[in-house]
Amino acid sequence: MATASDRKALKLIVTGGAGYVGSVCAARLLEAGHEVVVVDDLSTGHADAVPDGARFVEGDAADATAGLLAEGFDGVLHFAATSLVGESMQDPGKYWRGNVFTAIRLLDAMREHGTPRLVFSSTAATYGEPERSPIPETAPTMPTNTYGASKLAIDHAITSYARAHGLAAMSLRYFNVAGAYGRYGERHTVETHLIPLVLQVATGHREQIQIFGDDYPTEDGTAIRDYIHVSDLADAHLLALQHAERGVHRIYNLGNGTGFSVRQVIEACREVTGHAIPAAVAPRREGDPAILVAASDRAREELGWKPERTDLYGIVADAWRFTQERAQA
Ligand SMILES: NC(=O)c1ccc[n+]([C@@H]2O[C@H](COP(=O)([O-])OP(=O)(O)OC[C@H]3O[C@@H](n4cnc5c(N)ncnc54)[C@H](O)[C@@H]3O)[C@@H](O)[C@H]2O)c1
Ligand SMILES: O=c1ccn([C@@H]2O[C@H](COP(=O)(O)OP(=O)(O)O[C@H]3O[C@H](CO)[C@H](O)[C@H](O)[C@H]3O)[C@@H](O)[C@H]2O)c(=O)[nH]1
Repeated sequence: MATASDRKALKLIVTGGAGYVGSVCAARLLEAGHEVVVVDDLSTGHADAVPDGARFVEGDAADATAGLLAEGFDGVLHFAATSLVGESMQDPGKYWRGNVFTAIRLLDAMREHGTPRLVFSSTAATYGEPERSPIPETAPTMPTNTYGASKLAIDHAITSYARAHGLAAMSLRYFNVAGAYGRYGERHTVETHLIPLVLQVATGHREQIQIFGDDYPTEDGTAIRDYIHVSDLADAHLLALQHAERGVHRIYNLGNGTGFSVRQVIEACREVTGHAIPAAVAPRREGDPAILVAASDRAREELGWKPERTDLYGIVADAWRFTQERAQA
């Protein structure tokens, strides 16, 4: 894990730092001694999730950041995005404008002000239905939804900006982010992710969890995903900042390399919460691949990254602690 002592403090902008992953990463950056300005329009984030010690600017990830960059920053970590797969198919313009156009305007502003580093939140959804598992970074990128396509387009744009303008860039392709870190965790108003939805059953906010398909070619028939602890993900961002090189864009998959089925996740939630968690089988969700597991060897070898909190029960236990604390807040 990167420590404050092995590198100099950087002055950084964190777009989307009032959201789930961005708030955890911003908190970890501050703990590591960096200076952090969070830029967030609060479209899905929460002002009280901005970590103590960060300066908060409410505004658009491109416009507000462009206004700040003249102050001189060492880098931008760009988490801000809309990321609902279903919505991206119904309203693609929101994703091409909101994700891609915003990112291009951000890249232009960084170029204009000579901001040297970028770390970008990419996604496993850039790969689409994988040909083999686990998925390496060299796998074909054939996204099956507009959300994934918008992130892939940004990855391509970053590659060309890095090459042409000397940007030191890293794209981190997250698999299924889960868990919580201190007072920072997942609280989307429109929640689609499995673990927080299952925990809503345990808190009594939802009657049952639907299992989207039990006829997949997996051992128990339910889909398999690679759940990565948000704190391990934050470690990778710290390392990515350290390893970014001028004129180079590197891409890393971030997952544990171990898959768990929907039924295994529900079982872990039962064990952790002590709640029976009724579950009902429902039709498959459109566009859901059977198995998505990351090959993260590149991040391990080149960044020296090693996920520490790989146990599913531990990941669920952290999410559950956060959920209970929020319920009392
Ligand atoms: N959570 C996951 O499992 C996962 C997986 C793969 C990739 N990602 C990516 O990671 C990033 C963070 O995801 P998250 O789960 O924390 O989402 P989130 O919705 O909790 O956080 C996104 C934040 O960005 C802000 N935002 C959105 N558009 C903005 C804009 N144009 N200007 C300023 N702020 C804006 C929102 O208000 C929110 O605070 C996203 O880019 C997402 O696509 C997440
Ligand atoms: O109520 C639910 C919710 C989800 N699931 C299933 O649980 C698994 C995980 O679903 P999530 O919605 O939690 O996560 P996804 O794998 O669909 O999506 C995640 O991984 C994607 C990569 O393909 C993108 O990165 C995306 O941003 C990220 O949220 C899937 O098989 C899904 O069908 C259910 O059975 N019931």
